Amino acid sequence: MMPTLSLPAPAKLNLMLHIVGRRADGYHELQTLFQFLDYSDELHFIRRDDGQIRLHGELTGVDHESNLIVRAARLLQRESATRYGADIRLEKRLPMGGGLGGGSSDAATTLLGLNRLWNLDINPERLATLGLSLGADVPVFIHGRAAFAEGVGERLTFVEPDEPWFLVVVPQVFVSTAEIFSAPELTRDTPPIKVRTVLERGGQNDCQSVVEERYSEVRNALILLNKFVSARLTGTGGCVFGAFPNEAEAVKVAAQLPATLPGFVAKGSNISMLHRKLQSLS
Ligand SMILES: C[C@](O)(CO)[C@H](O)COP(=O)(O)OP(=O)(O)OC[C@H]1O[C@@H](n2ccc(N)nc2=O)[C@H](O)[C@@H]1O
Ligand SMILES: Nc1ncnc2c1ncn2[C@@H]1O[C@H](COP(=O)(O)OP(=O)(O)OP(=O)(O)O)[C@@H](O)[C@H]1O
Repeated sequence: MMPTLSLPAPAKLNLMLHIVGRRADGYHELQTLFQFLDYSDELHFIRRDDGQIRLHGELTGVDHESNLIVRAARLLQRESATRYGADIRLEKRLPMGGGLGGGSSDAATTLLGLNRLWNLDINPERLATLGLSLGADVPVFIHGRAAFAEGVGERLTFVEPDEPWFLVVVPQVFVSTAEIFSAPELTRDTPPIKVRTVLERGGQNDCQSVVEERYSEVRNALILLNKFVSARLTGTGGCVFGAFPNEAEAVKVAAQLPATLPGFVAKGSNISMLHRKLQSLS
């Protein structure tokens, strides 16, 4: 029997997101507060001896070779020169292009999962550096701890904000991250602030006004959720969230949303589900 491993790939929220500048290569310098949700995709790995990478459970609109899971697996093969491969099955639960970081999280789970299944013993710092080439949010998922991130998301300060319950609403629209970052009207000069100030006073999402203006589905979701709780955009959207002191209150509001606006309730967590599972295995 070949060794197997099943691991979650959790969602993240950007509790705030400030754009403080733009680099020469066009990428934006951010300050953002990441927290994980206890809500995830699930990845199942079976080791192969022939070096092949096979992903089962394809995503509509993403071909096999551009799937971040396959790209992460190949990156790790090149890095390690391992002779192993893997069959990987993806159970997709996170909405794509929603600002929940699902693609980056799948990539991080693949790097950590195969590192273990292939007995590579590559350290998390190296995996985070490798992962950054796949997506800006991969490093925080590799470390698995809530963090204040700077640069393009690679400079992390681990923090422990409150862990409320969240209602996440999923407008039925695809928001392109590249489109929002190239919008002329986007604010790009928010003064940098200290992590302590963020934890004491919070912050806003600089992308929100741009996304609201361009996507009426997101604007309407914010208006609706704001009737119950202070609502905000995560990442470049289109998902919108509000925080509640307990599960029951989040569920009560969820029940009042129209059927055209799906959503889910999940607890915020400063240690990702993935890392809790990995700890329980070792
Ligand atoms: C906004 C966040 O969701 C915050 O968590 C992430 O930083 C976005 O990360 P991501 O989805 O992995 O984004 P990528 O796929 O790397 O970038 C998509 C496009 O958005 C723009 N982009 C992205 C991140 C960034 N810091 N500055 C940018 O200008 C670039 O034009 C890039 O080509
Ligand atoms: N395994 C994967 N899961 C989701 N998307 C993937 C995957 N592999 C490649 N992609 C591509 O990445 C794009 C972004 O997906 P993702 O779900 O990470 O967006 P997001 O939640 O908006 O991310 P972010 O918060 O980082 O902007 C998808 O539209 C898809 O084309």
